[in-house]
Amino acid sequence: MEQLSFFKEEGQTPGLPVSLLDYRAEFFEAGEGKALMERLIKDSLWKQRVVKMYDKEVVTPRLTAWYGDPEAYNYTVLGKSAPLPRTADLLMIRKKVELIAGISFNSVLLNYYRDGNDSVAWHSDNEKALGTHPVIASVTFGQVRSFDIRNKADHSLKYSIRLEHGSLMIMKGDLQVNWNHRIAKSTKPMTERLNLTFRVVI
Ligand SMILES: O=C(O)CCC(=O)C(=O)O
Ligand SMILES: [Fe+2]
Repeated sequence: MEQLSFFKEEGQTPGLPVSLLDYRAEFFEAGEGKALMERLIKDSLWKQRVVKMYDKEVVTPRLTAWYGDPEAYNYTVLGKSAPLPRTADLLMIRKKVELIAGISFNSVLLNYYRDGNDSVAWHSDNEKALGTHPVIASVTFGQVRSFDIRNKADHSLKYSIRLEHGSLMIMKGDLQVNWNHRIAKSTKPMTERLNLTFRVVI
């Protein structure tokens, strides 16, 4: 069972480690972000994946879509499915993100959280195909949700960051090595949220 968020609901945890996360509010202007969110939700080929957990088949509590260059095929976490060709919106967002991140991304995973019941459980993006210390750029549109991070070895070391509409967060350093992250379910009424994580699949 996934827990509800045990962090403070409002504000960022003070002292977020800058070596792990680079957060920029209002990376996209609110109106442009809203238009992009609406188009991307309408245009993307959404799938609800089934994963095996403790021998049981579980449907992921969110919708996903996978876009990128054909060589990103190697991304096993998505069942080695070939990424779809990116749309003009995805290419435009990628270009803007790459100027800040300073690297080129060959793929993007879209997560669509329909309401507060949708979530992603504790995990790290540490698949072989992402390399050892991946830089992953995360763009958020829509409902503000808490992004929790927790040290793998010491669960009392934890932070929470509110990912706001139009924000950019770059995950880097040893975030995927020594930390897990999640978007917890919420009991508060929540509207839809779209998250894009730009990745380099090698
Ligand atoms: O929705 C988010 O902000 C995070 C998504 C995530 O962690 C992932 O797709 O690996
Ligand atoms: Fe992740």
